[in-house]
Amino acid sequence: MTTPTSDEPRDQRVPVTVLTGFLGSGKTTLLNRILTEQHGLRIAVIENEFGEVGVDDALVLDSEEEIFEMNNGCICCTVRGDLIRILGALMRRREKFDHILIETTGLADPAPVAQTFFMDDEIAAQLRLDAIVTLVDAAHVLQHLDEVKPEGVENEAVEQIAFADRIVLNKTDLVDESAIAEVTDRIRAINSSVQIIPAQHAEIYLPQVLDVGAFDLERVLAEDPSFLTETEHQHDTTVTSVGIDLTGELDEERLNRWLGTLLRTKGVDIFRSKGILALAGAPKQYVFQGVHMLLVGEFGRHWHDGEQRRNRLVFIGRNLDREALECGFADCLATAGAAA
Ligand SMILES: Nc1nc2c(ncn2[C@@H]2O[C@H](COP(=O)(O)OP(=O)(O)OP(=O)(O)O)[C@@H](O)[C@H]2O)c(=O)[nH]1
Repeated sequence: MTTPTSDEPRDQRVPVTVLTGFLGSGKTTLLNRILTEQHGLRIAVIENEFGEVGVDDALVLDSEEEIFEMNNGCICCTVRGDLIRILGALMRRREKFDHILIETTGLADPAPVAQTFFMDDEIAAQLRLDAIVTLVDAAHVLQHLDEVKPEGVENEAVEQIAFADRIVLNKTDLVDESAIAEVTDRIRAINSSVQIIPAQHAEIYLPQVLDVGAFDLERVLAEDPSFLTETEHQHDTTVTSVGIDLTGELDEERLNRWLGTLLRTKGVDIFRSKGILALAGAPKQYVFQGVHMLLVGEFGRHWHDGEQRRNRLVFIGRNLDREALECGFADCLATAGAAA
């Protein structure tokens, strides 16, 4: 943690951490760690999720902290006004927390989010951007760094690394030493001075990322002189999402077959998938998480008495075939099996 020297007045502004990183890199995993570990800080969280059907609210662990969701667009463009409003509302309850954490979508450019803390006088007077912390998925990042984008469209994975004050090089369990060295070299080529923290399941010593006073406006301006004045940026609109919200219970075997085949055959284009599902006969919700072809599933909380069995899932990626996804999933319903 940063400690002021005796002749330096302590900055009374509330520190803000911006948590960013490509789809599936481990942001929510780190957020859950921050919300559950004992660090003595009361943290207000602002969460922005990409995807037609929100499931992250159910993936963030219950905690005492205040959590605000912004799910009607991307934090770095359309909802920046909302961000300013939420920050304003938080400042009116300043005594309730010590730190603010903003989790961006996996497709966000962190620069416009960072700008917010310098462009708006009222916010700049009360809040201090402490650090941009970027999660990097050691197993999948190269493929996103290497993507060729259309003219004028930025590569989010590159931007997220370029603006990082700390990088959590996550998922090192999925790759060998040489791959870690290669990813580290690529990170250094984009951001030579950034501190890189290797991790598995975002297990890091939290004082390495919280209240570190690492955001350096001068460094950013040296690399990007238009940082404070740039208002236009273009997203890659070829990345879209398909959300499915369907009531009913699923036949587990058919679901496994469908999802397994889907990710095996389309996993290059399906960057991220996640869902909260109702398996026939299961007393608990089933939570699945996919990052490209890697898929993990586990049981979550119990269904409440009388709660409607409902399935919410989202796919994010390129060339998504909405109809095929909807039909394929509907065919996994236990009742679809009975009718067949
Ligand atoms: N093998 C492995 N899996 C991990 C690690 N960290 C996170 N995961 C898994 O990767 C998946 C995605 O993690 P999240 O924390 O949800 O990623 P995210 O960045 O919040 O994802 P989006 O918000 O959807 O972009 C989950 O299934 C995690 O359990 C890790 O170090 N190793």
